[in-house]
Amino acid sequence: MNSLIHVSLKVKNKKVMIVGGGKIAERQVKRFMNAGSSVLVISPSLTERLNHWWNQGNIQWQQREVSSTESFQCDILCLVTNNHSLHHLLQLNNQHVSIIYRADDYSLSDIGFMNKIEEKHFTVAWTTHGASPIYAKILKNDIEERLPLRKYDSDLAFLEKARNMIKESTLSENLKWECLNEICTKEFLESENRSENVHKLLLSLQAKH
Ligand SMILES: C[C@@]1(CC(=O)O)C2=NC(=C\c3[nH]c(c(CCC(=O)O)c3CC(=O)O)Cc3[nH]c(c(CC(=O)O)c3CCC(=O)O)/C=C3\N/C(=C\2)[C@@H](CCC(=O)O)[C@]3(C)CC(=O)O)/[C@H]1CCC(=O)O
Ligand SMILES: NC(=O)c1ccc[n+]([C@@H]2O[C@H](COP(=O)([O-])OP(=O)(O)OC[C@H]3O[C@@H](n4cnc5c(N)ncnc54)[C@H](O)[C@@H]3O)[C@@H](O)[C@H]2O)c1
Repeated sequence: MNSLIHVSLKVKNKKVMIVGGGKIAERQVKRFMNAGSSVLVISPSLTERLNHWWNQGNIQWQQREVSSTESFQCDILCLVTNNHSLHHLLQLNNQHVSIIYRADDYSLSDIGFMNKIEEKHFTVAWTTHGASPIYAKILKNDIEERLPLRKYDSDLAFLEKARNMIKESTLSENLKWECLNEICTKEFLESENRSENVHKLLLSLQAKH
Protein backbone atom coordinates (compact mmCIF):
# COMPACT_ATOMS: atom_id res chain seq x y z
CA MET A 1 0.00 0.00 0.00
CA ASN A 2 1.28 3.43 -0.90
CA SER A 3 0.43 5.69 2.03
CA LEU A 4 1.39 8.91 0.22
CA ILE A 5 -0.84 11.33 -1.67
CA HIS A 6 0.90 13.85 -3.93
CA VAL A 7 -0.85 17.18 -3.65
CA SER A 8 -0.44 20.88 -4.37
CA LEU A 9 -0.66 22.55 -0.99
CA LYS A 10 -1.89 26.15 -0.71
CA VAL A 11 0.12 27.74 2.07
CA LYS A 12 -0.64 31.44 1.58
CA ASN A 13 -1.30 33.11 4.96
CA LYS A 14 -0.71 29.83 6.77
CA LYS A 15 1.23 30.07 10.00
CA VAL A 16 4.54 28.23 9.60
CA MET A 17 6.99 27.75 12.46
CA ILE A 18 10.56 26.77 11.71
CA VAL A 19 12.70 25.38 14.54
CA GLY A 20 16.37 25.83 13.59
CA GLY A 21 18.20 28.50 11.61
CA GLY A 22 20.77 26.64 9.48
CA LYS A 23 21.11 25.82 5.77
CA ILE A 24 18.11 23.50 5.67
CA ALA A 25 15.97 26.03 7.56
CA GLU A 26 16.96 28.55 4.91
CA ARG A 27 15.55 26.29 2.18
CA GLN A 28 12.26 25.84 4.03
CA VAL A 29 11.93 29.53 4.88
CA LYS A 30 12.52 30.54 1.26
CA ARG A 31 9.87 28.10 0.08
CA PHE A 32 7.14 29.20 2.54
CA MET A 33 8.05 32.91 2.44
CA ASN A 34 7.81 32.98 -1.35
CA ALA A 35 4.44 31.24 -1.15
CA GLY A 36 3.04 33.95 1.14
CA SER A 37 3.02 32.08 4.45
CA SER A 38 3.55 33.84 7.74
CA VAL A 39 6.94 32.50 8.84
CA LEU A 40 8.37 32.47 12.36
CA VAL A 41 11.87 31.08 12.93
CA ILE A 42 12.96 30.03 16.43
CA SER A 43 16.69 29.50 16.69
CA PRO A 44 19.64 30.89 18.66
CA SER A 45 21.37 31.76 15.37
CA LEU A 46 20.49 32.52 11.75
CA THR A 47 22.39 32.06 8.50
CA GLU A 48 23.34 35.25 6.65
CA ARG A 49 20.42 34.95 4.23
CA LEU A 50 17.90 34.23 7.00
CA ASN A 51 19.24 37.23 8.85
CA HIS A 52 18.77 39.35 5.72
CA TRP A 53 15.14 38.22 5.32
CA TRP A 54 14.54 39.00 9.00
CA ASN A 55 16.08 42.47 8.59
CA GLN A 56 13.86 43.06 5.58
CA GLY A 57 10.81 42.19 7.71
CA ASN A 58 9.93 39.18 5.56
CA ILE A 59 10.03 36.75 8.48
CA GLN A 60 9.82 36.85 12.26
CA TRP A 61 12.57 35.54 14.52
CA GLN A 62 12.69 34.46 18.16
CA GLN A 63 16.33 34.24 19.11
CA ARG A 64 16.41 31.33 21.54
CA GLU A 65 16.75 27.58 21.92
CA VAL A 66 13.59 25.49 21.79
CA SER A 67 13.13 22.93 24.58
CA SER A 68 11.72 19.48 23.94
CA THR A 69 8.55 20.05 26.00
CA GLU A 70 7.27 23.02 24.02
CA SER A 71 3.89 23.08 22.34
CA PHE A 72 3.26 25.20 19.24
CA GLN A 73 0.15 26.71 17.69
CA CYS A 74 0.69 26.71 13.94
CA ASP A 75 -0.49 25.13 10.69
CA ILE A 76 2.87 23.69 9.71
CA LEU A 77 5.80 22.92 11.98
CA CYS A 78 9.24 22.41 10.44
CA LEU A 79 11.84 20.72 12.62
CA VAL A 80 15.15 21.58 10.99
CA THR A 81 17.73 21.62 13.77
CA ASN A 82 20.68 19.23 13.90
CA ASN A 83 19.17 17.52 16.98
CA HIS A 84 17.38 14.25 16.18
CA SER A 85 16.11 13.57 19.73
CA LEU A 86 14.74 17.11 20.04
CA HIS A 87 12.75 16.53 16.84
CA HIS A 88 11.47 13.22 18.17
CA LEU A 89 10.17 14.75 21.43
CA LEU A 90 8.75 17.87 19.77
CA GLN A 91 6.87 15.68 17.32
CA LEU A 92 5.39 13.68 20.24
CA ASN A 93 4.41 16.87 22.09
CA ASN A 94 2.81 18.48 19.07
CA GLN A 95 0.43 15.82 17.79
CA HIS A 96 -2.24 18.53 17.47
CA VAL A 97 -0.27 20.06 14.55
CA SER A 98 -1.35 18.06 11.53
CA ILE A 99 1.65 18.85 9.33
CA ILE A 100 5.06 18.32 10.89
CA TYR A 101 8.14 18.30 8.68
CA ARG A 102 11.25 16.55 9.98
CA ALA A 103 14.41 17.35 8.07
CA ASP A 104 16.28 14.53 9.79
CA ASP A 105 14.00 11.63 8.85
CA TYR A 106 11.93 11.43 5.68
CA SER A 107 10.02 8.37 6.95
CA LEU A 108 8.79 10.22 10.07
CA SER A 109 7.88 13.42 8.26
CA ASP A 110 4.25 14.26 7.36
CA ILE A 111 5.43 15.97 4.18
CA GLY A 112 8.28 15.49 1.75
CA PHE A 113 9.41 18.01 -0.83
CA MET A 114 9.51 16.99 -4.44
CA ASN A 115 11.97 17.82 -7.15
CA LYS A 116 10.33 19.96 -9.77
CA ILE A 117 10.58 21.82 -13.04
CA GLU A 118 8.14 24.71 -13.21
CA GLU A 119 6.88 26.39 -16.34
CA LYS A 120 4.17 29.05 -16.20
CA HIS A 121 1.27 26.71 -16.88
CA PHE A 122 2.89 23.39 -16.17
CA THR A 123 4.85 21.67 -13.41
CA VAL A 124 6.62 18.34 -13.55
CA ALA A 125 7.37 16.97 -10.08
CA TRP A 126 9.06 13.75 -9.02
CA THR A 127 10.46 12.06 -5.96
CA THR A 128 12.67 9.09 -5.18
CA HIS A 129 11.06 9.01 -1.69
CA GLY A 130 14.44 9.78 -0.20
CA ALA A 131 16.08 6.75 -1.86
CA SER A 132 18.62 9.05 -3.50
CA PRO A 133 18.11 12.84 -3.42
CA ILE A 134 21.27 13.27 -5.50
CA TYR A 135 20.05 10.90 -8.21
CA ALA A 136 16.73 12.77 -8.11
CA LYS A 137 18.63 15.96 -8.88
CA ILE A 138 20.51 14.35 -11.77
CA LEU A 139 17.19 13.24 -13.28
CA LYS A 140 16.33 16.90 -13.77
CA ASN A 141 18.64 17.19 -16.78
CA ASP A 142 17.27 13.97 -18.21
CA ILE A 143 13.67 15.17 -17.93
CA GLU A 144 14.50 18.60 -19.37
CA GLU A 145 16.22 17.01 -22.35
CA ARG A 146 13.52 14.42 -23.08
CA LEU A 147 10.29 16.35 -22.57
CA PRO A 148 9.19 19.26 -24.80
CA LEU A 149 8.33 21.36 -21.76
CA ARG A 150 8.18 24.70 -23.63
CA LYS A 151 5.72 23.20 -26.12
CA TYR A 152 3.52 21.88 -23.31
CA ASP A 153 3.58 25.30 -21.72
CA SER A 154 2.64 27.12 -24.90
CA ASP A 155 -0.14 24.56 -25.60
CA LEU A 156 -1.48 25.14 -22.10
CA ALA A 157 -1.41 28.92 -22.44
CA PHE A 158 -3.58 28.50 -25.53
CA LEU A 159 -5.80 25.80 -23.99
CA GLU A 160 -6.53 27.83 -20.86
CA LYS A 161 -8.01 30.67 -22.95
CA ALA A 162 -9.81 28.34 -25.34
CA ARG A 163 -11.30 26.33 -22.48
CA ASN A 164 -12.67 29.47 -20.81
CA MET A 165 -14.29 30.55 -24.06
CA ILE A 166 -15.92 27.14 -24.46
CA LYS A 167 -17.09 27.07 -20.83
CA GLU A 168 -18.65 30.53 -21.21
CA SER A 169 -20.39 29.70 -24.52
CA THR A 170 -24.09 28.88 -24.77
CA LEU A 171 -23.42 25.34 -26.05
CA SER A 172 -24.96 22.35 -24.32
CA GLU A 173 -22.82 20.49 -21.79
CA ASN A 174 -22.33 17.62 -24.27
CA LEU A 175 -21.11 19.92 -27.03
CA LYS A 176 -18.83 21.76 -24.63
CA TRP A 177 -17.33 18.40 -23.72
CA GLU A 178 -16.84 17.59 -27.40
CA CYS A 179 -15.11 20.94 -27.96
CA LEU A 180 -12.86 20.50 -24.92
CA ASN A 181 -11.71 17.19 -26.36
CA GLU A 182 -11.35 18.55 -29.88
CA ILE A 183 -9.00 21.40 -28.88
CA CYS A 184 -6.64 18.94 -27.19
CA THR A 185 -6.12 16.81 -30.29
CA LYS A 186 -2.73 16.88 -31.99
CA GLU A 187 -4.34 18.08 -35.24
CA PHE A 188 -6.06 20.99 -33.56
CA LEU A 189 -3.07 22.04 -31.50
CA GLU A 190 -0.78 21.89 -34.51
CA SER A 191 -3.19 23.63 -36.86
CA GLU A 192 -2.01 26.88 -38.42
CA ASN A 193 -4.17 29.34 -36.55
CA ARG A 194 -5.49 27.53 -33.54
CA SER A 195 -6.90 30.56 -31.73
CA GLU A 196 -9.00 31.51 -34.74
CA ASN A 197 -10.04 27.87 -35.12
CA VAL A 198 -11.59 27.90 -31.65
CA HIS A 199 -13.86 30.78 -32.72
CA LYS A 200 -14.73 28.92 -35.90
CA LEU A 201 -15.47 25.71 -34.02
CA LEU A 202 -17.74 27.53 -31.57
CA LEU A 203 -19.56 29.45 -34.30
CA SER A 204 -20.18 26.36 -36.40
CA LEU A 205 -21.57 24.41 -33.44
CA GLN A 206 -23.70 27.33 -32.25
CA ALA A 207 -25.12 27.73 -35.78
CA LYS A 208 -26.10 24.05 -35.89
CA HIS A 209 -28.02 24.07 -32.58
C1 LIG B 1 13.89 18.58 -4.28
C2 LIG B 1 14.48 19.20 -3.04
C3 LIG B 1 13.33 19.91 -2.39
C4 LIG B 1 13.73 20.60 -1.15
O1 LIG B 1 13.87 19.94 -0.11
O2 LIG B 1 13.87 21.81 -1.27
C5 LIG B 1 15.09 18.13 -2.19
N1 LIG B 1 16.38 18.31 -2.02
C6 LIG B 1 16.80 19.44 -2.64
C7 LIG B 1 18.12 19.93 -2.61
C8 LIG B 1 19.29 19.25 -2.12
N2 LIG B 1 19.29 18.02 -1.56
C9 LIG B 1 20.60 17.70 -1.23
C10 LIG B 1 21.45 18.78 -1.59
C11 LIG B 1 22.97 18.84 -1.40
C12 LIG B 1 23.64 18.01 -2.53
C13 LIG B 1 23.71 18.74 -3.82
O3 LIG B 1 23.96 19.97 -3.86
O4 LIG B 1 23.58 18.08 -4.87
C14 LIG B 1 20.62 19.75 -2.13
C15 LIG B 1 21.03 21.07 -2.73
C16 LIG B 1 20.91 22.21 -1.74
O5 LIG B 1 20.84 21.97 -0.52
O6 LIG B 1 20.94 23.33 -2.23
C17 LIG B 1 21.08 16.43 -0.69
C18 LIG B 1 20.19 15.73 0.27
N3 LIG B 1 18.84 15.86 0.33
C19 LIG B 1 18.37 14.98 1.25
C20 LIG B 1 19.47 14.30 1.82
C21 LIG B 1 19.35 13.20 2.83
C22 LIG B 1 19.12 13.64 4.23
O7 LIG B 1 19.10 14.83 4.56
O8 LIG B 1 18.97 12.72 5.05
C23 LIG B 1 20.63 14.77 1.20
C24 LIG B 1 22.07 14.34 1.43
C25 LIG B 1 22.50 13.38 0.29
C26 LIG B 1 22.02 11.96 0.50
O9 LIG B 1 21.81 11.50 1.63
O10 LIG B 1 21.87 11.23 -0.54
C27 LIG B 1 17.01 14.75 1.54
C28 LIG B 1 15.92 15.20 0.80
N4 LIG B 1 15.98 16.05 -0.25
C29 LIG B 1 14.73 16.10 -0.82
C30 LIG B 1 14.35 17.07 -1.72
C31 LIG B 1 13.84 15.04 -0.29
C32 LIG B 1 13.96 13.75 -1.09
C33 LIG B 1 13.58 13.93 -2.56
C34 LIG B 1 13.80 12.69 -3.36
O11 LIG B 1 14.23 11.64 -2.84
O12 LIG B 1 13.48 12.71 -4.54
C35 LIG B 1 14.46 14.87 1.08
C36 LIG B 1 14.25 13.52 1.75
C37 LIG B 1 13.95 16.02 1.96
C38 LIG B 1 12.54 15.89 2.37
O13 LIG B 1 11.62 16.06 1.57
O14 LIG B 1 12.39 15.65 3.58
C39 LIG B 1 15.69 20.14 -3.32
C40 LIG B 1 15.95 20.32 -4.83
C41 LIG B 1 16.50 21.70 -5.16
C42 LIG B 1 16.82 21.79 -6.64
O15 LIG B 1 15.91 21.68 -7.45
O16 LIG B 1 17.99 22.01 -6.93
N1 LIG C 1 16.12 17.52 4.00
C1 LIG C 1 17.28 17.71 3.45
O1 LIG C 1 17.38 17.94 2.26
C2 LIG C 1 18.48 17.61 4.31
C3 LIG C 1 19.77 17.68 3.77
C4 LIG C 1 20.84 17.68 4.66
C5 LIG C 1 20.58 17.57 6.01
N2 LIG C 1 19.31 17.43 6.50
C6 LIG C 1 18.95 17.37 7.95
O2 LIG C 1 18.66 18.69 8.38
C7 LIG C 1 19.33 18.98 9.59
C8 LIG C 1 19.72 20.43 9.63
O3 LIG C 1 20.71 20.66 8.69
P1 LIG C 1 21.48 22.05 8.60
O4 LIG C 1 22.53 21.87 7.56
O5 LIG C 1 20.52 23.15 8.46
O6 LIG C 1 22.16 22.08 10.07
P2 LIG C 1 22.91 23.28 10.78
O7 LIG C 1 23.77 22.68 11.82
O8 LIG C 1 23.48 24.22 9.78
O9 LIG C 1 21.73 24.11 11.49
C9 LIG C 1 21.11 23.70 12.67
C10 LIG C 1 20.35 24.90 13.22
O10 LIG C 1 19.55 24.47 14.31
C11 LIG C 1 19.70 25.40 15.37
N3 LIG C 1 19.38 24.74 16.63
C12 LIG C 1 20.08 23.77 17.26
N4 LIG C 1 19.44 23.44 18.42
C13 LIG C 1 18.34 24.19 18.49
C14 LIG C 1 17.27 24.30 19.44
N5 LIG C 1 17.24 23.56 20.53
N6 LIG C 1 16.29 25.18 19.19
C15 LIG C 1 16.29 25.94 18.07
N7 LIG C 1 17.27 25.88 17.15
C16 LIG C 1 18.28 25.02 17.37
C17 LIG C 1 21.13 25.86 15.28
O11 LIG C 1 21.33 27.09 15.96
C18 LIG C 1 21.26 25.99 13.77
O12 LIG C 1 20.77 27.25 13.36
C19 LIG C 1 20.52 18.01 9.60
O13 LIG C 1 20.88 17.66 10.89
C20 LIG C 1 19.97 16.80 8.87
O14 LIG C 1 19.30 15.96 9.80
C21 LIG C 1 18.28 17.47 5.66
